[in-house]
Amino acid sequence: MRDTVQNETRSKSQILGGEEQTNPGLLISQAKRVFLSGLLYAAALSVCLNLLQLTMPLFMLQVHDRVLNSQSMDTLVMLTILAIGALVVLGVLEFIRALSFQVIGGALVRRLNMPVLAAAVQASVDQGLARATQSLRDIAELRSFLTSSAVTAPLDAAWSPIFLGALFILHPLFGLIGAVSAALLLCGGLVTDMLTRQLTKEANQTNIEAVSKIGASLRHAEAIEAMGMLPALANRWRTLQMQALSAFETSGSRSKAMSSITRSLRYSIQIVTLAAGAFLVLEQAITPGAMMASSILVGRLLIPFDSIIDNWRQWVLAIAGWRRLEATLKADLAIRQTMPTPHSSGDIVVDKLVYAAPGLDVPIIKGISFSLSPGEVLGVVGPSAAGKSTLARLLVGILRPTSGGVFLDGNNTYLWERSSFGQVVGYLPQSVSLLEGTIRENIGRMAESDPYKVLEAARLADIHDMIGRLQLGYDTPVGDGHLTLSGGQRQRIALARCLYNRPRLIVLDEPNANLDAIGEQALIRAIQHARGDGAIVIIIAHRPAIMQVADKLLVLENGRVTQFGPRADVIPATMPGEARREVAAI
Ligand SMILES: Nc1ncnc2c1ncn2[C@@H]1O[C@H](COP(=O)(O)OP(=O)(O)OP(=O)(O)O)[C@@H](O)[C@H]1O
Repeated sequence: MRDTVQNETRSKSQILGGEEQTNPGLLISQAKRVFLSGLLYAAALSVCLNLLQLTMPLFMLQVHDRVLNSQSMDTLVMLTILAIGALVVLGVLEFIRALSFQVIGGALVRRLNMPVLAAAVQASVDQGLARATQSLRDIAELRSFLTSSAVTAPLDAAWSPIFLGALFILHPLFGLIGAVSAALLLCGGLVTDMLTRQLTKEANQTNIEAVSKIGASLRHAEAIEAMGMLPALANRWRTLQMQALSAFETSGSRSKAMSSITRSLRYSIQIVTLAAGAFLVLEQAITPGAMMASSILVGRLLIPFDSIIDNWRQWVLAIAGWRRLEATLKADLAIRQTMPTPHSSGDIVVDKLVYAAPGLDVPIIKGISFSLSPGEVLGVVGPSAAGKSTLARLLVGILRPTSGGVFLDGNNTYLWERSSFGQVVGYLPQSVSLLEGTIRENIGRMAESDPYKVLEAARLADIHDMIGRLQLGYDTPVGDGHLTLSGGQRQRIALARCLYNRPRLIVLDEPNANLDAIGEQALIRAIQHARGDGAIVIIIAHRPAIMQVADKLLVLENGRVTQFGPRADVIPATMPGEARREVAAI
């Protein structure tokens, strides 16, 4: 049953493993459960940790008030052993708490890595690279947040009443000093936040924009160098940087001023506590031990309030990052089948295919239907912006059809589980992109490849000899950072990658754009071989020479098929516009 994509049940990508790992809803709720159970566990540990923090003040109190008065060495030894024991337990529990979040962070990242990567690839196809890289950054930041002290800070802050209570027990004046001090530090944090938040946000945003704009431009370094665009580029960079820098400087100086004030305030609080303690001792309201203990207790009470705003900001950023990840996972995952589709050769049927880019009302592809049988070669021609590359992307299931669909041997190419689809399909995109790796890895599609199949694909693309002449042969590194190969050589390696494992459906988008006459002849031989092998080959090309190998031609104009049929019939037919000139040249 060939139904439209909208009517298909949402399903999941198999590369991600079992059901619980592939259903985004399930995955997200599992991740939340893992985090919340970790938080509960840490909260339980925090009770013990904060109670154990009372060791020092209690020890002080006992040594001053009991040991010094009684002069009992036994009591001193006992107290010392007990205090050291409690502090060792404290250290162990702190380590366990920190480790538990590290384990949770690792587990979450391991579980989310593949689904997020798959979703990021999908997001990159639909919405550009920025969204995809943001998702990968978010997952790295989530992990670093989970291993930071900010994650447990609210748990410690929640137990600060323990210290406040202890201060009140020692003397109500200490309790009052503690409460007022905590409130003052909290106000200081809020004021700092008010003075710097907007500026820091703007500065960060401007900085991210500047880096991504200039970073994207740097990919075209050759054009920049050749056409002397560096000064203009530097000017843009400077302007963007200046905006970010001035905002950073203002917010930086404000927060430094506030942190100096807060530091002085903290020291003053310690002095006030000691002074109040001394006063109470003179008044014989408390013992000297209580004075020492109160000073330690006030210091401990204020620790969470000191960095409360910083920690709160980190929580806000982590929650925002998590929400973005959730949106990416929900939007982009779970749209493929999980069951690998067994390979079998059959017709390709394009059925009332319509595609409108996200956010656009006017479709780029406007109801295309045609079919091809194994062993047929189709040439797609048409003027620029007719929708040829968009059609190619729809054929190989990169883009989601708005309605209608593409079916290979009855299976929807968009919903097809990707790993098994990759074994049936070869695609050469218009802009050739080799991945970071060696020639062997690229031809073998970056997996553990069969060396015989790599050789076979290289021979079919007629590049085996060329590779043999390279110093490192098949181990030559390629990718965006390497300029070892010419445009034509790169295109032919990409062709070999496309032909790897003898795919049943081959889609070539401008495969001869960078080829010389010899390269073009090799390409024609490769296409003929694939046809002889029973593959369906679809070629999109402006240069007409390659079309001599086509059995059928399809003329695309403004997203519609204006001609489709055997090459011999289509060429002499009357065709309007630019397409006539292109086909007439064949
Ligand atoms: N994601 C998108 N969002 C908006 N418009 C798009 C998108 N993708 C393609 N288009 C538009 O669709 C039209 C067809 O583009 P396409 O790349 O398919 O044309 P083409 O026939 O391959 O052109 P050429 O022969 O110049 O490569 C163009 O006007 C293009 O701007």
